Amino acid sequence: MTVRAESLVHRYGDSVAVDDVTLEIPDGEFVLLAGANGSGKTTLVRHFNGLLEPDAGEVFVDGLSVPENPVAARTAVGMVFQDPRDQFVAATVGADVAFGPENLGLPREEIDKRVRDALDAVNLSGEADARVDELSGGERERAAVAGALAMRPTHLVLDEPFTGLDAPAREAVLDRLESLSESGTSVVVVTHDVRDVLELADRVVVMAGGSVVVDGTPDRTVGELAAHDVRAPCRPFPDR
Ligand SMILES: Nc1ncnc2c1ncn2[C@@H]1O[C@H](COP(=O)(O)OP(=O)(O)OP(=O)(O)O)[C@@H](O)[C@H]1O
Repeated sequence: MTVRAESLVHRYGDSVAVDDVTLEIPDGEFVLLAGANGSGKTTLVRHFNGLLEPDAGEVFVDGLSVPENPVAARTAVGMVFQDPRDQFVAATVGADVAFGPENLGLPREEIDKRVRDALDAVNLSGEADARVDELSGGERERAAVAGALAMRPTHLVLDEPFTGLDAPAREAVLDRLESLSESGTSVVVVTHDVRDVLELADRVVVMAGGSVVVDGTPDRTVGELAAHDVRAPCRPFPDR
């Protein structure tokens, strides 16, 4: 199954933020969605779980039209936003991560297991009782990732997930994303800096002015990234 945008257009007033984008992301693919500030990345991914409605074109998740099936889309597509403070709904990390699975009506045992696994995955296992408003920026980001993981989505979208993460935290999140994609979850990481993650990706999609201007494997696209204001590795990219 896939996430698919077909001739998608999104306008804010008179300005076009997503301009006729057609894109398909199969299960298990690890995609970097890159591009300069304002190129339309966030607007595009907000269509994947029905947070925005298309002005033209269509978006499908696992074959279902997103605007017609917003609840199914929100369950299938996990999102971690740029500023996770907006995303917390409970006072403590553990309660916040449990919130989504609780709303799915899962048994307590299953909820507790999901919370434990999700916190482990982002190196926050000791922080279940920590207050979300007392977390550092990096801990907040990881708690938000844990909240998305606990929903076991089939597609996961993370908007600039590495901002404020130190190297061990970034490694922990990256390892988890890699293993998720290997086990069939599609992972879309929105970023304008692909330096640390390029080699992990299956595919790099670059947006400029609302359009997709580059789409290919990391080794084929690395030479084109700088021209689109994407921070790319300066060392030669190894053969794959
Ligand atoms: N809520 C909004 N109202 C009006 N214009 C908006 C809104 N959100 C985004 N835009 C505009 O739409 C365009 C695309 O923005 P978007 O946030 O999708 O780009 P982005 O590539 O994610 O940028 P960044 O890397 O800065 O997050 C920009 O010109 C932006 O100013």
